[in-house]
Amino acid sequence: KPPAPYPPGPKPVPLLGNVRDLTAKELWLVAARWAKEYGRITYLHVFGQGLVFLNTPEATFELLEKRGALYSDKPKLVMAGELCGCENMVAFTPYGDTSRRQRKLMQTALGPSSIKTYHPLLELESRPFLRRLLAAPGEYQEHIRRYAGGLTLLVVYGHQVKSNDDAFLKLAEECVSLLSNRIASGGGIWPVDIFPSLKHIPTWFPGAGFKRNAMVWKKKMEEFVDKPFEFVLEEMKRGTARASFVSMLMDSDPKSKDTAADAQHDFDVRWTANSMYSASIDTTITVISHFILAMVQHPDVLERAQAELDAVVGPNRLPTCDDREALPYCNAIFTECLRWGVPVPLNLPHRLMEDDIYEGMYIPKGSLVFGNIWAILRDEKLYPDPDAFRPERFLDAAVDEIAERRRDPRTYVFGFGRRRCPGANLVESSAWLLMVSMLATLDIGRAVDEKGNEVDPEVVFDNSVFRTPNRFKCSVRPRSEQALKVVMQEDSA
Ligand code: HEM
Repeated sequence: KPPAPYPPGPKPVPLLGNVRDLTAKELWLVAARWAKEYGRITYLHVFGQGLVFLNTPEATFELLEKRGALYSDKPKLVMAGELCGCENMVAFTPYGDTSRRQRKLMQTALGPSSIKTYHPLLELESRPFLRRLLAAPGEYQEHIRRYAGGLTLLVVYGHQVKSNDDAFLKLAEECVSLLSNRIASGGGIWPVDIFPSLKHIPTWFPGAGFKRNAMVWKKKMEEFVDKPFEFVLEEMKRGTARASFVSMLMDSDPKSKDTAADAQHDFDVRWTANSMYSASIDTTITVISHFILAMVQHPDVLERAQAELDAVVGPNRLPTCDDREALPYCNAIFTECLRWGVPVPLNLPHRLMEDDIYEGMYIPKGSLVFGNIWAILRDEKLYPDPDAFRPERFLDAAVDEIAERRRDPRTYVFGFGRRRCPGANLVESSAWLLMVSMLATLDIGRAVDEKGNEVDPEVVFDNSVFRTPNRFKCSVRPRSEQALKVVMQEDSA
């Protein structure tokens, strides 16, 4: 008998639980309806597995942050983790020594002071991105993918991508696609995760296709983890390695390579580096796609931002990270893109490590706990007219620091507590810079059909974890002759 009532939620059926209440796509829309009906917390179960949705800032702070020691574990996914070999990726590691070591390494590389050292690299990548976008605007998602991938390879491994045929870029793209579209599609839950004994069936057995696939995918994922890492070690031996996350951390103790501690360090750096790559691609594509969509739908916002950039930056150069303070309206657009876009609407699940009681309600050990970021960022009390894209809402200062933290979408969009996204500072510079570089030089608007009529973008979301709009039609042109000149300048390419 539970020690207190479970939190409220839709009524389960015997044995199956709430399996019929869940949807494979846009589950956040359903979860937002539950939030309206049941309040700050919703509880469901599927075959006895508890699922908890935290629907208010207070509930997420209390459980995922204040009680972080209990709420920072990750579900053990047999298919993605054990069979496909992803168990050491940061987002999958159980809470404990390994995850603490991994996060410490990332804090060193991605903390606010380190990010400043990457600014020149970011600035170097903006111009080639703009050129590729102008050459083929319809393929904007591929250009963002290439930008985010190239940037991460540079920052993490010191490897500069020179063409789309780059071997590391291709390997990384293949593996990130494998991870998001096959291994972790549908939230990464496979029948073998619900019935772990299925992992023992022989590979030749009918229905064991998942095991045969897993063997192939695991090999590919291992290649993805090892190859770029070995490349940096080789470059370091030759004395030609560029400064990067891996070279910096592998250089710190080059002597005693055979000790257990060094082997551990090597392992941690190898997997952490790879996790940073995997985690940065879909998220960046999502945020920048929302920005483009917002500009297509709101020409008045684009115009106002361009006027601000003209006054501060002028027509003869691209904006840099140093311009940020002087661009309040552009900054408000960026903040509103994070809020309106909600890139990861239900966060990534945390696993509760012990039974817990929250405001008189019982949450059983092992429950998967979702921060309902979507419901929070669409809450009309926090953000009046929440579906509208309105950067102005962030122009006035909030009444005090607590209110500021509560309304800043960054408090939610990067997740919570001890698993909060370690890439948040990098995104703050890289995605911001890409956005203002586009605003400064491009006119982004509705596409025109064969008859010369403007067409509205068709907005479809069909991913289960990220809220990435499917590719939509838009038009991207240089703002002026001078803007084109700035984009085509050779020196920084
Ligand atoms: C706009 C872009 C991004 C968004 C919205 C985003 C959002 C998130 C969210 C919601 C989580 C889950 C946090 C939780 O479980 O509470 C996460 C985890 C993570 N993110 Fe990001 N992220 C972005 C970009 C990046 C980048 C650029 C990197 C690396 C350079 C990165 C690295 C990671 C890693 C390694 C984790 C796993 C952390 C852990 O489980 O301990 N992310 N991110």
